[in-house]
Amino acid sequence: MTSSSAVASAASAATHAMRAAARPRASSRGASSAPRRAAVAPAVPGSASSSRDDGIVVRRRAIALRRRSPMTPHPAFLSPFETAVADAPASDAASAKKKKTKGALRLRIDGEWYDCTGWAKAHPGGSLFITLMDGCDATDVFYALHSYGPNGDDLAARRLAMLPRCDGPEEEEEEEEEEEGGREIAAPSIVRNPNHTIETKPGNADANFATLRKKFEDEGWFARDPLKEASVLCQVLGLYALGWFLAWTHPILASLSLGLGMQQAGWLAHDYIHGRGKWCTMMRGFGSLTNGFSTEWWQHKHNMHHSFTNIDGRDGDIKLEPLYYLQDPKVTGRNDNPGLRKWQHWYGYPLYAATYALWRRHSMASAIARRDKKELTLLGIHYAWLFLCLPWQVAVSSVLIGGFLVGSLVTATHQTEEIMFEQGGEFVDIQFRSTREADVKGLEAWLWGGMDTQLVHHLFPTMPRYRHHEARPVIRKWAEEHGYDFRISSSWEILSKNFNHLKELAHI
Ligand code: HEM
Repeated sequence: MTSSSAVASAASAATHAMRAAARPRASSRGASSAPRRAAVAPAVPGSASSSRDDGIVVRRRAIALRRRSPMTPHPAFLSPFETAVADAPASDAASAKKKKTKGALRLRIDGEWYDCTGWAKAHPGGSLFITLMDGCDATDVFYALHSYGPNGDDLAARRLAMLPRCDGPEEEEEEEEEEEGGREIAAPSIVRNPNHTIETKPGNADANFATLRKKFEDEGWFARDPLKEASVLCQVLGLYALGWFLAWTHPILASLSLGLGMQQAGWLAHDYIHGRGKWCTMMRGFGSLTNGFSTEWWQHKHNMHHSFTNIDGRDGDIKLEPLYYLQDPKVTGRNDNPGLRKWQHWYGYPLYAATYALWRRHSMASAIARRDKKELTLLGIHYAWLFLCLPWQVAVSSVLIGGFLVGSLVTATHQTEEIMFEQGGEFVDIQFRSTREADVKGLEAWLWGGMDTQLVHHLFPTMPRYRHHEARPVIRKWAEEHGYDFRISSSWEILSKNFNHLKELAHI
C-alpha cells in the first residue's frame, strides 16, 4: 500500500480543516449525555416555526421537497435549493451563531451539532436517513457512506460544512436543568466484551475509530486502483460473453457461466454503489444493465442495512417474514405462520435462489413508481438482451443460479449474529456485534466476492473490496486493542450456523 494516493491527496483542504477543527471536541464527547430521541422524528415538526430559520425561502422550498418519497432522490442533483446552500458564503451558514433549535432535526458529526431541518428534504440519500438519526451522533455513519475527500470526492463534506450549526439536545437539557435547579443524569454504559467494560454513551462516535479511519485515509486505502478495477470488470464481462456465446449450443454450461457472471456482477455493482468518485458514479447503472436491478431502490435498501445493521424495524434484511422467521414472532410481534415456519430450514437454502427474481421485481416496481427514465431505459436494455438474445430456459436458470449464489452468502453473514431492538447506539459497536468475516481463500474467496470480509466492509463501505483482505489484520489488531470482538469463522461454520438458526426457530 502506497502512502497518500492521488485520490487521497485530492481530499479538500476544507474537509480536513473542518474535521481538524471539530476533532478536539471529541474529548468532550464522553462527558456529554447525548440522549437518544424518539427513533422517528417528524421531518419538519409542526411546532418548528419558519421564522427561526435563517432563510424562510429555503425553508419553504424544503417543505415543497418533502412531498417527494424518501426513496426518491432529488432529480436535479444540484437543485436551486442545494445550489443556494452550496453557494452561501461560509459566514451565512457555517460560521453562523449557534441557534436554539429545539424541535428541529439535529445531527452531531465530529462533535458539532448541525441543524438539518432544511437539508433533510434535499438530502440525496432521502430524508429518512436524516430523520432516523435525529438527535444522534452520525459521525461514523457519515464517514462510512459519504464522499468526504479521501474516497474520491468530497461533495458530502462540503455540504456538511455549509449546514448551520446549532445547540445539541444535551446543551438544551443542561440549560433546562439549570433552570430547574440542577439534576444529574446517570450515563448508561455498554459492555462489548467480558474483558473490557467500556464506558460509553449510546449514540456517541468512537474517537479511537476516527484514528483508525485517518490511518487508512492517509495511507490511500480508499483509492481505486485502475488495474484491479479493470480486472474485476473483465471477469464479469468475460463470464457474460462466454455464457452468451454458449447459450444456443450448450445451455447448461451457458447457464452456469451466466449465473456466476450475474453473481459476480452483483458484487461488483455493490462495490460501485458504495464507492465514491468519478469511476463509481459512472458505473452506478452497472447493476441495472447486468442484473435488472434499480440502483435507487437497491442503494436505499442496502444503505438502511448499513446505517442500522441488524436493528429490527430498520434493517429490512432481517425482516423476512412470511418466508423466513429469524426471530421468535412473540418477540417481534409480527404475524406468525407456524405451518410454514416449521419447514423453513429445509426450504431455506433452495429458496435463496429466488433472491434475484425478487430484487428484479422490486426494482422494476420502484423504477416505474418513480418514473425514472434513465433506470427504465437501462432495465429495458437488460430485459431485451435477457429474453431476445438468450433462450428463455438459459435466462431463467441463470437468474436462479446467480440469485442462489448471492442469497445464500449474503443472508448467512448477518442472520445468526445479534439482532438488536434499540434504535441508535454506537455505529462501530453495532457493526462488530452484527456480522462476522468468513475465513476463505482462493476460488472460494472469489465466489464470496467481498462478502467474506463483511466486517471490514461494514466499517469502511467505501473502501474498494480488493483492499479488504489486507485491511483485515490491521482492523483485527485495532479491535483487540480496543475491546471489540472481531468475529471470523470458516464458511462451513457460517453456513451451518445459519441452517441451525432457521431450524431452531422452526421448532419454537
Ligand atoms: C447532515 C449531514 C449529511 C450530509 C451533508 C449528507 C450529504 C450527502 C450527499 C452529498 C450525498 C450524495 C453522495 C455523496 O456525496 O456521498 C449523500 C448521500 C447519502 N446519504 Fe447523506 N448526508 C448527511 C447525513 C447522512 C446520514 C446521517 C445518513 C445515514 C444515516 C446518510 C445517508 C446517505 C445515503 C444512504 C446516501 C445515498 C448514498 C448513495 O447514493 O449511494 N446521510 N448524503
